Amino acid sequence: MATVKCELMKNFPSEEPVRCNKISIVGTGSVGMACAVSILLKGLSDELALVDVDGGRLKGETMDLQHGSPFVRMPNIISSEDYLVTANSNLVIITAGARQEKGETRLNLVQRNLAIFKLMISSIVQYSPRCKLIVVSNPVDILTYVAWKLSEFPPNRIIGSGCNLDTARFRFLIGQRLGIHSESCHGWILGEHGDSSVPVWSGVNIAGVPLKDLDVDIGTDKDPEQWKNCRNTLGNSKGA
Ligand SMILES: NC(=O)C1=CN([C@@H]2O[C@H](COP(=O)(O)OP(=O)(O)OC[C@H]3O[C@@H](n4cnc5c(N)ncnc54)[C@H](O)[C@@H]3O)[C@@H](O)[C@H]2O)C=CC1
Ligand SMILES: CC(=O)C(=O)O
Repeated sequence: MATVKCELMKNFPSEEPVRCNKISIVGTGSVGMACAVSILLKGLSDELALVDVDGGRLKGETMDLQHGSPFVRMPNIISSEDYLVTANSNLVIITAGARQEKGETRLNLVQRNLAIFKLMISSIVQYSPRCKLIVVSNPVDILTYVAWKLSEFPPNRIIGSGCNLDTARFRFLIGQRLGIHSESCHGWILGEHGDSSVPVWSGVNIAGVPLKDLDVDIGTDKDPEQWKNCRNTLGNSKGA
């Protein structure tokens, strides 16, 4: 007897779906899942693969995403502790590894996360030799360099998240002070992500109006409004 599926599909040609933009995320902790949800909501890929060493967490997070599928445009969400699941990715986002304990610096994570990277990068490269890598794990700038060296990829295929988060926090804090949406507040934090990064006050502008023209001392100790406090290197209170 024909199955319900056969009956439903009998007028359609059977063909394997062609996946053309697969994204994988290694590490399904707080950052990995934030990336996954953003990718799903923006419809950036047609297959999302997740990897983590913690099988219980991986299963739970995968099911949460799959059960949300009626609300997103992307059909295929798969996961495994085995890197085979990432095969033929166009992009692999690395958020796996230790994160800071309270009061710990990002640089303190380097030995623990270096050990993880040595195993992880070779598996990613084995299954997706043509992918691009985005590195988020800390210390992100050092680990981006490590990923580049271990993968032997050309440098334009290794992207570190760098000071993107520092810059986003900076723009938010400026916008909060002015009561203006951060989208209209422009400025950059440069250098290494974290404590030694540098705000570029000369470039800060609101919809094209440089704040330096309104307050020549902005960002310095002489500034009576102490705008330099918009530079926040401490992250948030979620354990970091
Ligand atoms: N560059 C940036 O702007 C930011 C970087 N980070 C960094 O991102 C990393 C992740 O942060 P969270 O998601 O908050 O941590 P988390 O502890 O919530 O998640 C880390 C995940 O990595 C997994 N993991 C550990 N070893 C693994 C391995 N060998 N293979 C696969 N998965 C493994 C863990 O099981 C866990 O699920 C940390 O290093 C953190 O410092 C976090 C926030 C911002
Ligand atoms: C954890 C980290 O790097 C941050 O929140 O800035």
